[in-house]
Amino acid sequence: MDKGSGRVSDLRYLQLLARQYPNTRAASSEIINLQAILNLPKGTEHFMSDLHGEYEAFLHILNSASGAVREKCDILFENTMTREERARLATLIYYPEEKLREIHETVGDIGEWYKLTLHRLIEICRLVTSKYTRSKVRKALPADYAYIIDELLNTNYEVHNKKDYYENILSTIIHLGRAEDFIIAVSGVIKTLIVDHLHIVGDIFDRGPRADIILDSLMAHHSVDIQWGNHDVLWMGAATGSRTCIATVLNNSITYNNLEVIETGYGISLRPLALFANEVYRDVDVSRFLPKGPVDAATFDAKDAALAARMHKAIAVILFKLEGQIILRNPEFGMDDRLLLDKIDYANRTVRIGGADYPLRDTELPTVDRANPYALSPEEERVMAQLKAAFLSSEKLQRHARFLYTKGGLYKCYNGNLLYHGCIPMNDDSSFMEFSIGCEKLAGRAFFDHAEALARQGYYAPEGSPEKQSGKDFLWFLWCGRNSPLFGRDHIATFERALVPDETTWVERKNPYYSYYNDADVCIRILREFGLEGPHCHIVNGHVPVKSKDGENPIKAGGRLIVIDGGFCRAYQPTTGIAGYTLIYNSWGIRIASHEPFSGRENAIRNNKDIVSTSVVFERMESRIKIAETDIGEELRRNIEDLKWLLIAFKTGEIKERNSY
Ligand SMILES: O=P(O)(O)OC[C@H]1O[C@](O)(COP(=O)(O)O)[C@@H](O)[C@@H]1O
Ligand SMILES: [Mn+2]
Repeated sequence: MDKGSGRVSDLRYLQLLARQYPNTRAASSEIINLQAILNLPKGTEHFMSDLHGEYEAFLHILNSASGAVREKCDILFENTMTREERARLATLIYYPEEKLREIHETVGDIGEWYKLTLHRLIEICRLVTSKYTRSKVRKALPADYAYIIDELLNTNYEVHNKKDYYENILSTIIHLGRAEDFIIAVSGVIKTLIVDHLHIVGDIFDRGPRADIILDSLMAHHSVDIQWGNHDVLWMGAATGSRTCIATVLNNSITYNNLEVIETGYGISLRPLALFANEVYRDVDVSRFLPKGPVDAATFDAKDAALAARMHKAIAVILFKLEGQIILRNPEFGMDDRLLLDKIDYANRTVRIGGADYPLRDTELPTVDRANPYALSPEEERVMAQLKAAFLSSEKLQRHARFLYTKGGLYKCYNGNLLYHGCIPMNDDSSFMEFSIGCEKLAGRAFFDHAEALARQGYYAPEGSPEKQSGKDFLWFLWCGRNSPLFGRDHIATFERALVPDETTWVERKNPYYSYYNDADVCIRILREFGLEGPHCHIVNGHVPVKSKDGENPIKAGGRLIVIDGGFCRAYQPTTGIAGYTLIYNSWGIRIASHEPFSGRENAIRNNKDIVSTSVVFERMESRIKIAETDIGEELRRNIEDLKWLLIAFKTGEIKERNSY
């Protein structure tokens, strides 16, 4: 076995491999096993983005596998069950605990219902698992029922002797009073295996009610990766203790009158901010800072509104100051023109932006020291220190941040597709834009890799080190910095939208990328930059809601790029006209499902009201894609190669076989 210069280390590697496969028999049977896997159909991938805290819709889509569960019910039972019965069965799989509670009130002969339902669920489970190896299915089974489910899935019911055996297992389950438990377990297996892998292309946080619930469910997911969105890095920045990111998170949440995620979700008390705001902003004009989110008049009275507006103004002013400090600390961000607090003319009530003076609607900024406008007042310092301590000590937030770092990154290449949330920053002529932030000029993929390393530094560098500080500042840059790959705009107009009535100043110019992404040649160039070439490579992009209401197509550049921000975010649904997309890539091809708004979990459970989805196939494969053609297939082939070398080493005696007789 001469593998060139790395021979010694190769031998060491093979020795390690031999611990797992100690003899020819073990190594050969693994080769056969891997070879068989290569010939199975590729697993189904789902892609979603811009979830924005809409946990109810997200959980429903996750439970229903974006319509796939219902499809399987239809395939199997179209001719034997009514539409209504199939809807009820699908809902049972989505929400088994809740649905079972209801079943007792509506079903007469519960024994018969259990039997029928168990039969049907096993059939669905068999269909869903048919494209996996038995070993993979076994690993996904809940320990308590693994043996029984495995038996039922692999028993041929048609054979007479087996029929009795099969029926017997089911009636024993029922007689032992385990039917409901079993229904829950099998529903879980169906939901787990129906989608092999989930990609979340950014923006889990902000606007909607409970991003933390979405993250809890993603942490429980069997196979997921995340491409960070600008809103995600913002929260990751807050979890590092960056005061600017914390102030932005609070500013965003108060804007949407959504403090539940902070207080209930993450257990972070806003009392320090409320006390400060009530004291300093009690007699100040806060009319520009009323929350704009859905306000329930029954629970939100004038007093609440006043407090929210005071807190909002208090945190917004702190934010403007802290942003100024970051911009001053990091000249390489190239954002000096965004230093606006020192451009206010209090006498004339104007602010100078880009060489022009604009009237301000509010100049009552009691904490701003005109000689030193970016300094926090001592009280503001104290509030921010308390908030920072709370963000740092929120166990759940820290757990979620670590999860985002572990499963996430700025981009991902997966089975020929390139996934990222925002954009590849470009110049007007479509060349990749260069950045010199903590580096010599870098563009394209090299800048992405550098940027990801900086983002990791913000969380993991030792407290108090310069690396920590620049990493934290960079997380803020990723959130809203000029042409950042996650933000993709010239600047964020939070200041203008709050204080300048002239709406022309509210416009945030998009990076030229957003015109070029309609151009197939540009997309091919981007894909090549990330090492992807071939007719079936695509870019999957989030971030900018697709206005399908106005006829905009999520599929761009002749199918090279797909934007999957369909508007899970309720605030954006009037613009998008739908309520989110799922991109579905299975062994037959790629299609995009658009979801109608979700009418709520209660309605889904009680009335079997599913999310209505319509899907459009936009790429059909010439033949069914096998695992051999995927990234995992490539890895398996490498494993097979290694095992073949191991067989040779056994044969030549370079490695001694163990337990081989
Ligand atoms: O629509 P809202 O919630 O007021 O937020 C507007 C802000 O959100 C942003 O669009 C960023 O959020 P997205 O990543 O969802 O686009 C900013 O560019 C803009 O200033
Ligand atoms: Mn975004």
